[in-house]
Amino acid sequence: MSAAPAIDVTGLTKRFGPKTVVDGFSIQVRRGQIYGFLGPNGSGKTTTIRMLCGLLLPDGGSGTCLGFDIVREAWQIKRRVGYMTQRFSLYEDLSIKENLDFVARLYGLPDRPARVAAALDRLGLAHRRDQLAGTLSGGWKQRLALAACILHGPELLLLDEPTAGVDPKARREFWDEIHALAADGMTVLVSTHYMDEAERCHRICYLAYGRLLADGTVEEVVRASGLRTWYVAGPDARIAALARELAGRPGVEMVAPFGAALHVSGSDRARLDAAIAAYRDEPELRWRESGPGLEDVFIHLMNGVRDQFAPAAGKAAAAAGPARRAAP
Ligand SMILES: Nc1ncnc2c1ncn2[C@@H]1O[C@H](COP(=O)(O)OP(=O)(O)OP(=O)(O)O)[C@@H](O)[C@H]1O
Repeated sequence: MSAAPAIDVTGLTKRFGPKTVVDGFSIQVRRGQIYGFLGPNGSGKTTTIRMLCGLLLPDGGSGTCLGFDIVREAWQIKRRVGYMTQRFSLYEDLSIKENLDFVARLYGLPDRPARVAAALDRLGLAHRRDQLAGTLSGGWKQRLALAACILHGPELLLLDEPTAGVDPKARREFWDEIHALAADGMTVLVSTHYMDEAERCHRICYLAYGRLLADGTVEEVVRASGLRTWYVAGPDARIAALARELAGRPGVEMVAPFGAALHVSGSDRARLDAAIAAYRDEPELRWRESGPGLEDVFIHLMNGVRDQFAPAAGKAAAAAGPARRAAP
């Protein structure tokens, strides 16, 4: 495996009309790494991923993907990339095997039957090979789409929200497969709105309004946020009232209900502690301090930036309200 990074880009910028949808994006991705792209809808994840691999020309910035220049050698990159788009794009009235055979023909692959058989085996699709794609459940469709992506032996996989709407067991199996591919040296860029999937990435980045707000391992991103979180549990009615009482108090930046518990977060520890002090001895409440969850961190990051895409100033404030859950 080469020691050179799979992706090394600086200052990538993309404008659509007057809108700068990706603004000075820089990143390095090692080979064999699973890199998660997170951020609210429309934050520029897909646009960034497409520029990284030569599918879209940047308006500014430079860099390499798989050792090729993303502007001048985009065609070299495209041949080495497998791209799984958000929508299932295979033929529903063809069987699994026919779909894969069709894709193998599109790529002009020489040893088609062997390649199709290998992909069927690898993704556990062999026993369903004759089933029409249109009759597959969401999880199996995603498996088929993944099989189609790896048929030509790409070095880099781009997965754009690959498991949206797929049940947890199928998602877990899909991710096991992604890890197996990465262990074989495949580099994977994956966009997702699921926190559990973010935690399965080697590294993640968080984009909002086209800007990179955080980048690192999950642990690094959580630590860098500087956020403190108290978890408080108690009777439902008391917790609901407490959420209202705490929201907006000085030092409390976010209050988020999770079942019969609240996450109460702030970045100034002393002010946060002062805000909750009066409630700490309430007998029916159980308090515990811990690191924030990734979702808390992402909402915190969002609250700190201005929505430059909003038509009027009001939208930024709307993104910053307390007691908000993450964006998926
Ligand atoms: N071809 C295009 N022409 C004009 N605007 C575009 C084009 N492609 C994307 N955009 C705009 O760029 C912004 C970023 O879109 P992008 O799809 O990259 O975001 P995203 O983070 O992937 O969103 P989602 O999570 O909803 O998939 C959006 O405002 C989108 O409307």
